Amino acid sequence: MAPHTTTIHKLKSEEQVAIALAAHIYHLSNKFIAANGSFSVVLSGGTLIDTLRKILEAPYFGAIDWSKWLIFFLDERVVPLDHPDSNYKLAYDGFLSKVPIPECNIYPIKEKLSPEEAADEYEQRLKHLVANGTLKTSPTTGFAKFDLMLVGMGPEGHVASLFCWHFQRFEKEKWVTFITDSPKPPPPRITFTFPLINSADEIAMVVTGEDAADAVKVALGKHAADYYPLPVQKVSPEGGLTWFLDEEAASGL
Ligand SMILES: O=C1O[C@H](COP(=O)(O)O)[C@@H](O)[C@H](O)[C@H]1O
Repeated sequence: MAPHTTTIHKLKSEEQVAIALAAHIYHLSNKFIAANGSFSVVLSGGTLIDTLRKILEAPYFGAIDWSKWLIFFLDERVVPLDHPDSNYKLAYDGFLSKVPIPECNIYPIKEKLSPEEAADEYEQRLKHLVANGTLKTSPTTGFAKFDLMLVGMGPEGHVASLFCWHFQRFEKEKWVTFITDSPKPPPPRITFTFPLINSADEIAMVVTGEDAADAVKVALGKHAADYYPLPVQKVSPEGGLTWFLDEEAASGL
């Protein structure tokens, strides 16, 4: 497998990150829809959702073929979908309710399941979508191959719900796993695993704010290899990895 290409955009402000991210997503939406007839997008929760706001504006909003978008969730808190902690609710309120993506193209977790059941159910649904041709497969790994994952990062370097000192980050077989003791509340969550994340065509790492500066320095700084690997350091997609950093997040580089 050819190594991925990494691009780092260091931007002046969070506003500039939002503008650059919208242009990037628009470009990839056109590219993947032209190539495959659809655009599979995986959303993180957290601050990412607000940073998507520029894609809701001209020139992008009216120019995107939203009917071809498929939406998945990189990680999810095991709470009802209308709960304030739900990543689906965050994404719905801040983004999905404002764009004409058909409801049947949006894949939230199933409610009223245990974390383990919810992870298994989501994994089975992804496998079904691969089997019926809705999602591509990585010829290298056999895992689903999403077109674009939009990945945020916690200040201590976690991505999705894959945390330092938690074994889920080492999972090799499962596509989706669960955690019942997330150090960041709420404790019960499901999460994509690294083999699934890294089978993606494109990953955009969207990181803003000074809280993130230390972990960004570990991930991208010149002494990166000297540090114990943070979860974020395992992000390595088959295609392109593009970092969007504001001045504060990049201040340690
Ligand atoms: O708990 C979570 O945290 C991360 C990072 O969130 P942020 O607010 O620091 O941007 C997020 O990417 C993940 O989806 C979420 O469940």
